[in-house]
Amino acid sequence: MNDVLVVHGGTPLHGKTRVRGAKNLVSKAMVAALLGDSPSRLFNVPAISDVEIVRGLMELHGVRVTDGADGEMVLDPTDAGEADADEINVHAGSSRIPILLCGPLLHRLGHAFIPDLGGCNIGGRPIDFHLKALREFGAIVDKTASGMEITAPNGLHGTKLSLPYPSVGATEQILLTAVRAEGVTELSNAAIEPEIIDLICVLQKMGAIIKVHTDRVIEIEGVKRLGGYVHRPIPDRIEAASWAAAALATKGDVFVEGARQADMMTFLNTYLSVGGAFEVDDAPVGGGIRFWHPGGELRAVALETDVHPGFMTDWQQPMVVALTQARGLSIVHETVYERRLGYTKALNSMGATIQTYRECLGGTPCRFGRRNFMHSAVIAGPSKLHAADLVIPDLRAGFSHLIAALAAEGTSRVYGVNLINRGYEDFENKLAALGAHVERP
Ligand SMILES: CC(=O)N[C@H]1[C@@H](OP(=O)(O)OP(=O)(O)OC[C@H]2O[C@@H](n3ccc(=O)[nH]c3=O)[C@H](O)[C@@H]2O)O[C@H](CO)[C@@H](O)[C@@H]1O
Ligand SMILES: C=C(OP(=O)(O)O)C(=O)O
Repeated sequence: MNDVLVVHGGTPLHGKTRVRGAKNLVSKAMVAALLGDSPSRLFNVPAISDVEIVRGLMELHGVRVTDGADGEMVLDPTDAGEADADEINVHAGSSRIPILLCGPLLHRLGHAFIPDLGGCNIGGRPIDFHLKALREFGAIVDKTASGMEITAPNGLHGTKLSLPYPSVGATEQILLTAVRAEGVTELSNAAIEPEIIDLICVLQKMGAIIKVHTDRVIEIEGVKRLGGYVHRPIPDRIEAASWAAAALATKGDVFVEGARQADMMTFLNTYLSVGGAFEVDDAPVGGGIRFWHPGGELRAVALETDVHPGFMTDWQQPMVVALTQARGLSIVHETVYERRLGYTKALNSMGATIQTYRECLGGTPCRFGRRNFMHSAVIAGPSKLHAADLVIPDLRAGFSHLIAALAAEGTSRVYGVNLINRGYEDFENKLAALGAHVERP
């Protein structure tokens, strides 16, 4: 299948779309199923390629995965066992999820083979916190030519841990390992993103004992066995924010069914400050959030990405496209990933005026200050965007390129669009249903 989308810009997005279970929860809940001794059931699973990759990994480990109607997925780990390293390596470089298999596989099989990781190229993305924590639980990590071999000859034991930074992945690693380790684990400086809290809900349904204390402290009491779970994941707040930004940048009006206010409060504050409008429909079925451009000029803002409850880094790229349409100078300080502003060059090629800086602009000094990372941006607007040929560098930048092409005058060609399937279900049909003129050449 070709990997190019032709986008005829200039038409506001109008209508209704929907988001399903969050990519960043569903993939982890699928891994958690491997900890149970009976089947688990997930609802509202999105048809995205990251889910397919995790499904492939689970199946290679003997988990039977079956689909029901409308996104239902059952994962039966009864016959889980060894997987062939060569087969696992087919998934090398495809996602970040394999690293989270360490705890479940160590508990189940006594060892784990983890292929090289993938995920978006938006910074170095080291896994030093994961490996340090695993070693403190008692695991032995050996790097091999094609990945990592991890064993735990003396079992896994609860421990006292503190993360240097509240990493989402490392917190999940520790949760998925501690729930069946012997004794108590106390984790300080944990990430507390809504997807983490939802993973804790999944694990609690399986029989885990996890206490979330104040000040980012999580305490886990290891248990001897876990069962399956039945779970309806939290909605994808990143996809919801992406559609919201698209509505604003194209001067449109989009109702995002499934979007939930509680997970998006920080985003909604910024949306209002910029001059966007939203309306929450709390109905348990068919509810969501309507996002629209109310007319008039958008206003420049200063924003800083941060861990929860801050402005999420994955919201940054779509929002910057909307900020190219705001009057004045907006400042964006990216504090989570050191290289997440490279995509702004493509926006400049379309007529935007965005300058990137090494300095920490607009707020708190972060880990990346004075380290030569272009991690702050000043966006001067409003800019009239024009069509261009664009190459997608990563998932969220990819969706941002699409938004920019939709907001621009003329016809753009966007290369590498299949990458967007990692996190946006059926995005071409969703765009078309909102009135966008997109086609495969
Ligand atoms: C699949 C998934 O859920 N991905 C999300 C997850 O990524 P992911 O779990 O990879 O992100 P982390 O929270 O771990 O990374 C945050 C920061 O910590 C650093 N770090 C992390 C681990 C480590 O061992 N050492 C280290 O230095 C990273 O380089 C980065 O600068 O959380 C991010 C932050 O909300 C989101 O952008 C991603 O969409
Ligand atoms: C950075 C992201 O994902 P991943 O961690 O899977 O690369 C993202 O979803 O924007």
